[in-house]
Amino acid sequence: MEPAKSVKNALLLVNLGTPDQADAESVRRYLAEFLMDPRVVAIPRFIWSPLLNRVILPKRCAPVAEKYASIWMDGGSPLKVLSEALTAKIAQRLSDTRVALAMRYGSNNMDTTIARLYDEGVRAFTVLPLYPQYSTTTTASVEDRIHALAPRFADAQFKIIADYHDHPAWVQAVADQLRAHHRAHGRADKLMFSFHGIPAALVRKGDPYATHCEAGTRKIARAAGLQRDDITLTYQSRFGRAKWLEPFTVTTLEEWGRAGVKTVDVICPGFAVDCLETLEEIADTNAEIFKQAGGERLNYIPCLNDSDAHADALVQIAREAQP
Ligand SMILES: C=CC1=C(C)c2cc3[nH]c(cc4nc(cc5[nH]c(cc1n2)c(C)c5CCC(=O)O)C(CCC(=O)O)=C4C)c(C)c3C=C
Ligand SMILES: [Fe+2]
Ligand SMILES: [Fe+2]
Repeated sequence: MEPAKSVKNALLLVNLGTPDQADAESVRRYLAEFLMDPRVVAIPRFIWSPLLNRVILPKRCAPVAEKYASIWMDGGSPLKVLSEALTAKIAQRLSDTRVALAMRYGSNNMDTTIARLYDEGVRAFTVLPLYPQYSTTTTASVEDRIHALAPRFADAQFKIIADYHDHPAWVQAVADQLRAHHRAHGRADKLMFSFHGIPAALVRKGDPYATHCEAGTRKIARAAGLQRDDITLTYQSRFGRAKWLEPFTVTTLEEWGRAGVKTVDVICPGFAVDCLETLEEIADTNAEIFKQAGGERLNYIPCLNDSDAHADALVQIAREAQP
């Protein structure tokens, strides 16, 4: 897999980033960088910095580290292990392109990865943030970093793929994943599409994220042979006290459990690969909350991860965008 010196094109996959280890200090380092990004938390720095460093992080890091520990894989955090596996699958399919993975926050960051690729001779970068739906909180932060770095590599070109929430290849891959689950396990009483939430105020200011979640859900439903009404779209992983997009995943599950719903299928099409927010929050904590409320079983349908269908879809998306 060593690149030939002559390879000038790179496909750079970018994911969020994740702690290096499942301990409080590693989680603190990661969250301190992530949550200081003004795209993620827009509170003025002179208020947010002391609040984050003196109040939030000291309280949050140990319990969050325990959550990471409960899902940790042999090679590290699932987000890292699965993103790397996906990158390797894509690399196998693109022999004429240098394929690499970088993280927006934490280790293996965009700065070092882009500098390394540039030193290897790459002059045309296709940047694919692993966020199917565009958001100012995620995709725009990757764009910010590219715009900040680009002047350092003045003879290189950067092309950023803004989103792929309605790309037919990705839509079909998610629909097939859903149908395969239904074929193997039958259909539950309810089907939930759970997306990571964002503050509602951002959507009012024009963030297209909620529109992308809704439009993608419609397309996936159609491709899977379902009606849109067969699916309940919810938002998970609320952070902080501001109003976030609703309905909330966890509240909906509690209501369903209390109302006598016995089984639920949950899929999370906003996450390219499984991570803390799917494996711990949905498949573990929220499944338990659903049962406590009266439900019998929550079936978590995994992300596309390093499946052939996912790699094929992202290769097609990248090829169409390449200069
Ligand atoms: C998939 C898209 C994501 C959006 C949109 C998003 C917005 C967003 N997130 C936070 C705060 C946190 N997110 C955390 C974890 C996390 N978030 C995403 C993705 C999106 N976030 C992923 C893939 C992960 C998992 C990372 C992993 O290592 O597995 C966390 C960390 C965990 C915790 O402390 O609870 C925080 C914090 C905000 C504030 C936000 C939008 C404003
Ligand atoms: Fe998040
Ligand atoms: Fe969370």
